[in-house]
Amino acid sequence: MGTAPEFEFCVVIDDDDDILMASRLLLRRLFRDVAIANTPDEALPLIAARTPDVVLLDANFARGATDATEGLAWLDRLLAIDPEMVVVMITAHAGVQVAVTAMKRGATDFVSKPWSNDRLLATVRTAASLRRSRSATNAPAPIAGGSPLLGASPAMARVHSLIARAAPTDANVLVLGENGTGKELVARELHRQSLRADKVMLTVDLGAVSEDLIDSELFGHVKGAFTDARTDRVGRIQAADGGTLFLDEIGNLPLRLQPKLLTVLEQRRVTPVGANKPVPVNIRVVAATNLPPEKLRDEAHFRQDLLFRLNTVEIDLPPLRERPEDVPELIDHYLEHYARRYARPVPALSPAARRALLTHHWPGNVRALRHALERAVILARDVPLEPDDFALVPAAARVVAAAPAPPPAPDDFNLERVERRLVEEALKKHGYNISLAAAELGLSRAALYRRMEKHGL
Ligand SMILES: Nc1ncnc2c1ncn2[C@@H]1O[C@H](COP(=O)(O)OP(=O)(O)OP(=O)(O)O)[C@@H](O)[C@H]1O
Repeated sequence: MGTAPEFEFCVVIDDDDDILMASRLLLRRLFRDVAIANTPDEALPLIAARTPDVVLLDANFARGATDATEGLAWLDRLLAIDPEMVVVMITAHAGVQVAVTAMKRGATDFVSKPWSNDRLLATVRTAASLRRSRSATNAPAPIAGGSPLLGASPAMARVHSLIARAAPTDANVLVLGENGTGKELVARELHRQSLRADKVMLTVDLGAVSEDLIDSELFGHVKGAFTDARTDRVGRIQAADGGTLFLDEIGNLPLRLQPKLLTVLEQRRVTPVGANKPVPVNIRVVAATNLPPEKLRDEAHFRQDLLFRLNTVEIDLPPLRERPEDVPELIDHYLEHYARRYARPVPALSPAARRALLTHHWPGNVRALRHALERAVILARDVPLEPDDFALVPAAARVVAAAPAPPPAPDDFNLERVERRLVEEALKKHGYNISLAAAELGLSRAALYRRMEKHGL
């Protein structure tokens, strides 16, 4: 809202010029550049010249076609060019089949025409954030199932063992941990090792979908259920049928919707908004939250009967500062990864730099370590890398800064520094809960991550 675009580049491919114009106008709120093309053929040179954060791809091009054959074939081609590409399929008919087939074949998500602007923005924003996290983590030749969950500390050994035992069962799993500890990776690993691995895994980031959209996003709606419901919409629960549904930031599920999710889990049936007949669904739910346990166990915040349904198995990811044994492996992995990505030699670290990384407090956990390593690979001129190459805020400074915030220095109007301080204070105030800090700052989670990255927080 009025802020600079969060992402760089998006390509929209649709044969309908009105759709292209309207989506370009809208998506400029999220992307610095939005390229449009009438056909995938036209789009290929754009995509080859510059990696898009997201490609929106229509399912049908030939006149009168509705079976999505062409769109799906193009989806395959785009993913063959770049397996990391984030493709959101545009489906004209809210047929669940096309959407589900597209996702099984590697599309990240789908939007149904006609769309509401808010919904399109929410879907595309989530997809673009995924691209960022994917491109930052996966090896260039991606291994099936995504990037590996590293760490052999006793805490992580326990996590690996829990995953191995829980994955092949259909038990619902709740993953707990601070932001950036790897909750999404655990969810992916659970799906990969499950009997549903060849089925779809769908994510709903409840921290990214605006509250009034969550209902139809999750449960779907029928035409006419409310003013904007111009067509039927298949909810994520139904679309994930047969596979895994990952509910990220479950702590953000509004209290009023919690009984509804509970009913789905208990009865294995979902009733779209405005429908009078429930539809049977077969899903395995993995949920994640960064809420501290005491808040999660507070009935005023989260229904305990729902919690008991979600946490048949609970996996607690400890913060990185509590498992420094994992840091060396993460350093080696991500240094090598980024060196390859940016075509640089793998930089050596001085003993002091290694020590600094090992003893750092890492409030942003593995995500922050990964960003620090990426920055160092890009910016460093001399090797070995020294502590200064990582722009770490020493723990001592953080403790001082954690004291009541000093009033803004009247002579410091430097926007960058002011921004950094505000971001840091908001994070501290909310115990590094990204959703709450982002809400306080008036930013999306993705925009907050970008600022944390920029300021080395
Ligand atoms: N154990 C790990 N091994 C390798 N990479 C990791 C590990 N844990 C986290 N990462 C990387 O750190 C980043 C953050 O991980 P992820 O998104 O899974 O965290 P999260 O806990 O879901 O974060 P948030 O709560 O902010 O959504 C990802 O890029 C992920 O690949």
